[in-house]
Amino acid sequence: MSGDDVFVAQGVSKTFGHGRDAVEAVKDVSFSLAENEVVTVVGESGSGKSTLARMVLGLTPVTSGSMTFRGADVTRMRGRARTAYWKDVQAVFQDPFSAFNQFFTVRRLLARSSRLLDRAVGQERLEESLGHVGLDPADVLDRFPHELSGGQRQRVMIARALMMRPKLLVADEATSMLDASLRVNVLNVLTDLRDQLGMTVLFITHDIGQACYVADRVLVMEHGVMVEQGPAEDVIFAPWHEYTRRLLSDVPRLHPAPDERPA
Ligand SMILES: Nc1ncnc2c1ncn2[C@@H]1O[C@H](COP(=O)(O)OP(=O)(O)OP(=O)(O)O)[C@@H](O)[C@H]1O
Repeated sequence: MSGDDVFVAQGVSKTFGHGRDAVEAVKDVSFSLAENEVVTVVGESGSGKSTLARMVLGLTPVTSGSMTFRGADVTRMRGRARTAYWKDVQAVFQDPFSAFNQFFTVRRLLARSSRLLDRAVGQERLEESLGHVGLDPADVLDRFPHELSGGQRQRVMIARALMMRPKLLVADEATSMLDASLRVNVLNVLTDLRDQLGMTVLFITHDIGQACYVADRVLVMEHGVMVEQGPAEDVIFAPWHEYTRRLLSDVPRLHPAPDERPA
């Protein structure tokens, strides 16, 4: 953990339910997120990724452990402290369609997010945020959700999150409803935010291929336990945990090995 750390989690656990019905979704997890980096949490369904993301966002209370954001304790926030936190820490979720009100244009959707801002600042931010995700305001502002492609919808949701100029963006399976080419597009937006705005991005995915594509560092979760974490190159090229190796072996190879090529 260094001085550049934006977010630090120490020994964080989450248990749902009690007694025999208890589910330990996240077990004693520690990690840090530095300024200006994309960190990916990867693991299979049920490994605890979303629970972890929701704890970082202050949406699910931790059972034990502690979390700090820019040095301040954020383990058990309420009320105003949590509202202030949500200006700095924004989220993008899996299904951009369900997050939209079908009867609102993009302009109205984004304007609702700018209510907290001064009117002139709001308008400026709105255009700036769309620019950051590669959308032309004139193209999308007066459209309804069903008039946008899945990739555009997801980029609008990222733009909405950017309206607050967050320090940390949590993207939970934000690309999993998109087909491959749009997915790459959105992944590139995430790395651009890191490069252009110095933002920290916590990207949650079940797909280690995407994790490798986008991440500076990878955190691997299995059954609620963080079994491996490290720089993306190390995790990809020298994984030491059996589970990580298994996830990697499931990634379709782009080039078959010579002995696998058809004769
Ligand atoms: N609100 C809840 N109440 C009870 N159990 C829960 C709750 N939320 C999650 N769980 C359980 O916690 C475990 C981890 O779930 P979580 O959704 O965090 O995993 P995940 O890795 O994000 O999976 P997926 O990719 O399928 O969403 C699972 O066994 C899940 O059933």
